[in-house]
Amino acid sequence: MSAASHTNAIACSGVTVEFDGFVALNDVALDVPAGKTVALIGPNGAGKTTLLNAISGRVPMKSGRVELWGDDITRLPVAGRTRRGLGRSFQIINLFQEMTTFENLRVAAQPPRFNLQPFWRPVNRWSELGDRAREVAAVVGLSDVLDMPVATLSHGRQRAVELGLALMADPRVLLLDEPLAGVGHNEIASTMELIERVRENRTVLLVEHNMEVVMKLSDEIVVMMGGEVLMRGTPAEVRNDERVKRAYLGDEEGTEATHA
Ligand SMILES: Nc1ncnc2c1ncn2[C@@H]1O[C@H](COP(=O)(O)OP(=O)(O)OP(=O)(O)O)[C@@H](O)[C@H]1O
Repeated sequence: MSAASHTNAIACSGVTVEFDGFVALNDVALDVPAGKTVALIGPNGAGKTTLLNAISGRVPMKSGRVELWGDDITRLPVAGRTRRGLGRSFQIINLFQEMTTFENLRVAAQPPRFNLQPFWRPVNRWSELGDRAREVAAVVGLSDVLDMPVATLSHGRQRAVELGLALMADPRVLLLDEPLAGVGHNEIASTMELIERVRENRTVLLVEHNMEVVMKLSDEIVVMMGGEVLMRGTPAEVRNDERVKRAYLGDEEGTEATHA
C-alpha cells in the first residue's frame, strides 16, 4: 500500500525491550493513525521513552516489529528511519548552548542525516541548509533570535529550538518526548500553540506529563504501566477510566496527574 493511502503512520507489534534482564517493554503493540496526535502517558518508568527509542531505532529490541507507513523498518538504523520521514525530539534539552539558534539548526542537518561528505560538501548544499534553518526558525517562531546563543534563551524558546532540530528534515511523523519539560508556567500556552502549529499535516506520537496539555492536544491517549499498555481511548474515555484513575491519575476526579 502506498504511504499516502496507508491508515497507520506507525504500527508496532510484539515490542519487547530488556536492559540487563530487566523488562522495560513487554510485548507492546501500538498503532498511530495517519494525521493523528496520540499521547503516551503513564507513571515514571512505565516505558514511554523506551517505546519512542524503539520506534526511532535508538534501543535494540529483543523482539517485535516496527512499521512506518506499512514498511518494516525494524532493522533500519536511526539515520535510515530519519530519511524515511521519522523525526524525534528529546526530553533533555540537547543543544549546543554557546552556539546560536541558527548554528544549532544548521548543525542538526549536517551529515550523516543528509549523507553529505563533510570535506567536499558542495557549497550550495551548505547554503541550502542555511535557508532551511531560517525557514524552520520562522515556523517555530525564532526568527528574532537566530543570532543569539541558545544559552541566553528562555526554557520555552530552547524547547522551540529543540523542536526546530526535529523539523529540519521535514518529518511526516514526529515523536515528541516531553516537549513541555522545564517550560515555565508563563510559556506553556505559547509552547502548546507551537506544537499545534508543527503537527499540522503531520502524525505525532507525544510523551507528556502535563495532563492539561495531553487532554487538549491528543486525538487518542495510550496509558502505559510497567512496560505494558494498560488502556487506550479518547481523552474523555481515559479521564473517566477507573483503572487509570486508580493507577495513574491518582485522585477521585481524575483531573490531576501524579508524577511520582
Ligand atoms: N538505558 C537503560 N538502561 C537500563 N535501564 C533503562 C534504560 N533506559 C530505561 N531504563 C529503565 O526502563 C524503565 C522504563 O524507562 P522509560 O524511561 O522508558 O520510562 P518512562 O515511562 O519514559 O519514564 P519517565 O516518565 O520518567 O520518562 C525504567 O525502569 C528505566 O529505569
